Amino acid sequence: MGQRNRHGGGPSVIAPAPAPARGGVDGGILGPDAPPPLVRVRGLTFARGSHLIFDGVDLDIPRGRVTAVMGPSGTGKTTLLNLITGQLRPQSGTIEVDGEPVHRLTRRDLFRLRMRMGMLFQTGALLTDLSVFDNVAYPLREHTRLPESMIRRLVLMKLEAVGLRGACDQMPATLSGGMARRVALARAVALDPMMILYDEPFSGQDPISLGVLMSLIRQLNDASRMTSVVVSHDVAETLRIADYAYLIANGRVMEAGTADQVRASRAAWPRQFLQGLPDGPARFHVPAPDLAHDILA
Ligand SMILES: Nc1ncnc2c1ncn2[C@@H]1O[C@H](COP(=O)(O)OP(=O)(O)OP(=O)(O)O)[C@@H](O)[C@H]1O
Repeated sequence: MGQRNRHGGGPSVIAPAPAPARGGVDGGILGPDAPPPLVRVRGLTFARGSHLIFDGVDLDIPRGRVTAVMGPSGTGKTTLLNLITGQLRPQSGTIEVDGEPVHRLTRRDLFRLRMRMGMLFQTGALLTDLSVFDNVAYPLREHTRLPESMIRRLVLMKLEAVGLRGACDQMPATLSGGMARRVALARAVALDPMMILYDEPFSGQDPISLGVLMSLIRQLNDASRMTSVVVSHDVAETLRIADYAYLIANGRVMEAGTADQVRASRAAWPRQFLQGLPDGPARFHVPAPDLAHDILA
């Protein structure tokens, strides 16, 4: 696909085709003896109008592990999460979650599957009229018929896990940004999901809050044997807690493998992205005629 600009009319800073990614095709980043992945994406193509966002992407999310999905802004990371949860449907290709073809499920089956996925978005999106306790209790009250005494125990356990049992009576407006995100995390795991999808969980956090969130994501994943997908720009932090990582750009997987393999990648585009270099395969200068030609014209 080379130099084509996939962002329909945007600046042509798209990289030339790099070396093929290590994973993402026919079995993806997992070895042949590994258990089937929880999420298996094959040949995913998705466009918005003339803007091709995914161009035949293959990708596996291993069970019980933390997988990072990283890439430049606007590359389609949030779109990928929306495709995995069935909020968007691909133009072609398949997306299976726990063996179920998300893109072909009925509304009812999709709803049932989504109940097994927790989501944490950048904003946290707490319900401002409800206390911390009631925010975490909300999915339990909406989606289960558990007695209130059981709900109370579960909520307090989830809040304890994120260190905020002592804040259960506070209202969201009284919380710091980091605390609000931890409450949202407790709410996201209230129904003990098989998988949790994090969209930019660290954005706007101070270093302490970021460190707390990082270790919570790892701890919750390991303690509950969940599967976690972390979409983030925070490369170093995210790679530190991830078992596996994908770098996506230009409609496809640029690099994939264990976090260590991705970190050690020698390919030009991953190196530029991971090291935050201003120039490289993704060019700083939008292609233009020679400067002297323009100035003297
Ligand atoms: N509802 C929409 N309608 C049209 N285009 C959209 C819509 N939502 C997203 N896009 C476009 O799709 C592309 C991918 O968006 P997406 O939000 O998935 O990227 P991202 O990698 O998550 O970006 P960021 O890192 O900035 O959050 C972007 O070019 C965006 O402008």
